[in-house]
Amino acid sequence: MNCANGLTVEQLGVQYRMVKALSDISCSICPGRLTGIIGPNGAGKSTLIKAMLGLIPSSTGLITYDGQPLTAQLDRVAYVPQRSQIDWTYPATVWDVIMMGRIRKTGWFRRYSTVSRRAAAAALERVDMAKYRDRPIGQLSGGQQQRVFLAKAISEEADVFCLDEPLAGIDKKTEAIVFNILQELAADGHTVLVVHHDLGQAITNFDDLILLNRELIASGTRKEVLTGSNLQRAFGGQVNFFAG
Ligand SMILES: Nc1ncnc2c1ncn2[C@@H]1O[C@H](COP(=O)(O)OP(=O)(O)OP(=O)(O)O)[C@@H](O)[C@H]1O
Repeated sequence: MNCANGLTVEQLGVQYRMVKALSDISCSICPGRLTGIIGPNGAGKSTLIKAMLGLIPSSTGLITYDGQPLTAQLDRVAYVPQRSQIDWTYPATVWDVIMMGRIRKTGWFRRYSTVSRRAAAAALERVDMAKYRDRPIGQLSGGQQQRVFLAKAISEEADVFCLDEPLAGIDKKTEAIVFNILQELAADGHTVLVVHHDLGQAITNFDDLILLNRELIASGTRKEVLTGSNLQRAFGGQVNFFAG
């Protein structure tokens, strides 16, 4: 798949000290589409997102967005890391977290503008978490915490959204809310890339998929990628997946 103004990954390779995590990954992620990264445990899904954003060094490759290197325009990207990478004991309220999403627009050590407060409040409303705004984040359920970080990403008013397993360990109601918002963001023309861990019915929410197992197995529309032979190559053995 090719798209003129989207994200393009060309021949990306990542090597941790002893582990070759990714080699020769080339794919495109198009605006206006909800794109999932799938693959078995240890396939390099998180590594792909982190390397794209320059959070870890890559040994080869070039990542561009809208024709320019992505790392030169990270102010256009909102990133939500895996929940295990967030310190949930940090003494911050829901509102504090959402307002952190406005720092790029406001600047450090400056007062938040009315525009910033409105954007943050709207983001919180959008994930249906307004009534929890003064609650410490450590006192929320897993699904509520994910919604807060999604709201923080929305408040950043980015063009590109990269979320690492935002649906891990959340209930069906929250999953529906989160997918709804991700689909709206895509429909608004944003580029939305999500690491996703299971092949159940929720996979049908994605328009496009990138299937990895340290190398690229397939990328394209959901139907193109979710074939028995692609999944066999990625996961090995017999794989149950939702083909709908
Ligand atoms: N900081 C690191 N140092 C060394 N090896 C690492 C590091 N981070 C990841 N790895 C290794 O790189 C490989 C890919 O890891 P990664 O976390 O990207 O996979 P993943 O597909 O996101 O896995 P999961 O589904 O289990 O979250 C794994 O073998 C992992 O052990």
